[in-house]
Amino acid sequence: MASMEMTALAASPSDELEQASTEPTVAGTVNDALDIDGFGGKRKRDEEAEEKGGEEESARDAGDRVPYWKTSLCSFYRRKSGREGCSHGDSCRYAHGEAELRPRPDKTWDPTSERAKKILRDGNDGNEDSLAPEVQGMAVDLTSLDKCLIGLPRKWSSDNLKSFLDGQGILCKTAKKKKGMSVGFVTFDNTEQLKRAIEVLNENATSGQKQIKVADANRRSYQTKVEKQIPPNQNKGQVVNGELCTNYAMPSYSFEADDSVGKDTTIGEGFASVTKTARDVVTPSADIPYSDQLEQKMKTLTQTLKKLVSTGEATRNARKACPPSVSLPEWIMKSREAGGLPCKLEGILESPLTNGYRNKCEFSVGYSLHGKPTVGFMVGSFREGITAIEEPINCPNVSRISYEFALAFQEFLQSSALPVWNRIENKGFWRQFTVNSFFSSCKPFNDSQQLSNNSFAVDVIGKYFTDMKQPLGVYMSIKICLFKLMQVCSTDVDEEVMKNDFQRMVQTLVLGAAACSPPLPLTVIVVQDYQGISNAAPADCPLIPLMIPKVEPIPSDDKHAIEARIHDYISNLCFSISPTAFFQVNTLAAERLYSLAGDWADLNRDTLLFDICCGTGTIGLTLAHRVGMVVGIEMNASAVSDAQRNAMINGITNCRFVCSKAEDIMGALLKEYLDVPEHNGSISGISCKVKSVKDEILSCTGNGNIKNSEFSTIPADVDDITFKTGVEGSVEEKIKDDSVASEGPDEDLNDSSEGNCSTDHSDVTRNDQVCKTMNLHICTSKDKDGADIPQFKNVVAIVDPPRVGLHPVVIKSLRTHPRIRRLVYISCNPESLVANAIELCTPTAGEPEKAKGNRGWRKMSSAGLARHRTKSMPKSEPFRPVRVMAVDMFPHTPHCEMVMLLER
Ligand SMILES: C[S@@+](CC[C@H](N)C(=O)[O-])C[C@H]1O[C@@H](n2cnc3c(N)ncnc32)[C@H](O)[C@@H]1O
Repeated sequence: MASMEMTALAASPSDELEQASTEPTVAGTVNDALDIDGFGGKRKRDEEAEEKGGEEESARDAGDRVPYWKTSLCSFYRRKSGREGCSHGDSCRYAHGEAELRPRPDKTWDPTSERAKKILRDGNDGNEDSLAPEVQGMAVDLTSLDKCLIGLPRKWSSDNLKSFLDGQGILCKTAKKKKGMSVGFVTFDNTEQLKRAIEVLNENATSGQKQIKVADANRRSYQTKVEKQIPPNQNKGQVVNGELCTNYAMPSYSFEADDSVGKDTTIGEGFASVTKTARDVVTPSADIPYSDQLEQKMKTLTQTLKKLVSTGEATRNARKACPPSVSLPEWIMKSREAGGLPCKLEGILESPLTNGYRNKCEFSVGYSLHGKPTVGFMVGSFREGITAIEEPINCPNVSRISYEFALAFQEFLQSSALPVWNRIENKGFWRQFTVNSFFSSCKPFNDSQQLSNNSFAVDVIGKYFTDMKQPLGVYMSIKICLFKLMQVCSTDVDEEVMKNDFQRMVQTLVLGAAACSPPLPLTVIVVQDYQGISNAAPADCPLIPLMIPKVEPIPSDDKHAIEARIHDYISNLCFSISPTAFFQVNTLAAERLYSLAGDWADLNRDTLLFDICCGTGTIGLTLAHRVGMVVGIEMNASAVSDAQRNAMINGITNCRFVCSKAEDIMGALLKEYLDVPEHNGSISGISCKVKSVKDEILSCTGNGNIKNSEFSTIPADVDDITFKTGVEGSVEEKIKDDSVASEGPDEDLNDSSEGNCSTDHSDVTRNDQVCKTMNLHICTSKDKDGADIPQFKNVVAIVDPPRVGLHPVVIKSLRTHPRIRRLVYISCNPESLVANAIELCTPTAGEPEKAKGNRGWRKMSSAGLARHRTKSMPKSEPFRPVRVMAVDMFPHTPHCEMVMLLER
């Protein structure tokens, strides 16, 4: 079969400086030959710069030049004659030390080169990385075709490449281009055809100087290797020893944790040595003691933070961004004393649970190294040509519950009539299996809910969460909710077959759950039908809940089963989450994270808190009792509905959640709440009155609809309310004490349709219970239509953006609004935090520079881009980094969350 590799070729926006200093990719890979590993653009720019540089060059000189990469900002070169230079000429500030120089790799594909000949002869270039035997696929840089081929369309696609080659008498099997990549992949029946294709392409180039870039595209997959190494199972399709035989002979496997588990014992030594286990890939730090892991994370974070200010040549981003006419801010000046850090790094908060901490385990479904349909993790990346899935054996981040269910599902797959997903062919049915398992971390509300009365919870926690660091009593778990999301691709699948398989699958899981000791509750099974190629399905991908038959004695919660929702508890609040909404995967560590953010935000009842990228409202809602009002902004509509619902469930009435991209709404919200004309130091046009939340809720209830998918309750100065905080009590506790008695908070949730206030009286009554104690002093001003706008003295933003960080428009809005004095930045990606901090904290000069065209921005690092954007930031008071702390949400992995406090 023809082979091809969809190597991820798009250059990542990694640091431009790092690109210059990064070693080239292993010789012989597609990237090398195509010059598409991120060096190409930089080299081109450097070459242009050199050409324009201070030194006059003769043609002979240019030919004489031996280019070198250098780990600095300039491109240094050395001529054969020994003359050296760089694009900066005499004014160059960078040291051109010998040690920093290394030859620039030769990236041009030359079919007559020794390497090319070897590839064409042997199928690979002897490089360990190119394992596949065939060379029947080629990768073509389509942009090079644009430039080179005569009399052919300007814009090349893989399709017209195919017709071009077909027209030349070369039969291509397939021609594909992956979205977002400028490389097309073509496969052929044999090497002869491939060789011919390369010749034809080169023959048709406009001149010898321009080269069409072509490379071998080998599929270095386990599947290829397996096909070679493991003999087909003679018994395929037959049942032997009670097991259905599939394509390959099955190795015996054990799910018990012992030393040999995860190491392949059925295959040859050499092969095993290149095999990673799921544990190696998913939890690479698992073999390191936890205290050392924390230390390692601190070291990495320190290095990243230093990039903000360090005097190191390649990393002093904020210094570089600072306009020459403005003196450096104190925090930069003092950074030298702080060891190059922008502010104090206060340490790292441990995860309360280090093993089995993930409340959500997303398992891939596919073929194992041995060709067995497997539920687990991919032990490499597509880029490396590895698509094998291995079982999550000994992965300490996976909870025992998720593990048991993954096994049960895997067992079902062995007899399923439908195939598992094949990542190379992009075909198959079963794709992904997600297990959500939650237990609450609430303190008992009252005696009737004491953990001791909840033997099921005690059993489950005792068995499945054995490394709990806190006493069991802290974890009241009335409900352990188990939720499964099955991702399938129903393309070309017979509906009857599919239905049958679903039925059998549900049965298997239910029985598996019941057979566990103690039996596990299976509350929801939902199928997501996703027909796209990429791994991540869009949030609006259809979901089909499956009926779960009752098998006694499974403690199951009917309401959850019908609702197809997940429930978890953070800081004594119940969160109801829809399957596609974001929820932190480590609930107990999230609690610490939110509490830290709240403490640093310095909240009081006169605070307006913007919860930016609020997801299901977790941060805003857990802090709502400490502020006057929360305004949450979130782009995922399901998450916003969840946030609204969560406010209702928990009787929280001072939150408003807006469904929008933050960049589209931030400016308008700041205007709405903060742009009140000031007069003699006091805010004019403001009146204070006492209003009861009940009035507001009743008016909302009467009205029925909430405008613009917002849950809007009145802002409040709640000074006169005595809330018990933290574990001692909450609004919910108040409700409990007053009315609901022993029921869990979500028991009271009525089927209020999303986007609407509930018209159910029990909700009103619940809220009423809170309202009785909440007579609110509201300071308001009037908007242009005469409507009341609440006013607060203290305005704080907590931002928790996705990995890419905040949108520049949001940064600009926050930075240029003088009333936002404090900003708590939560980040799961320290690199983007540093980039955003450059824009938020660098002083600006008088007139902002007009934004120039971002030529070459694709090649820029996030920090480089941030420096670039800072120049056009309107004049505004910069923030300063005050303190930073890490929170370990992901033990056994290199990742962690980071919280930075910015003030001005
Ligand atoms: C890291 S999560 C944090 C969610 C929440 N703060 C929590 O702790 O559960 C980031 C959230 O930002 C949302 N998001 C991503 N881009 C956004 C944008 N441009 N505007 C608003 N929300 C966005 C995502 O949907 C996601 O819910």
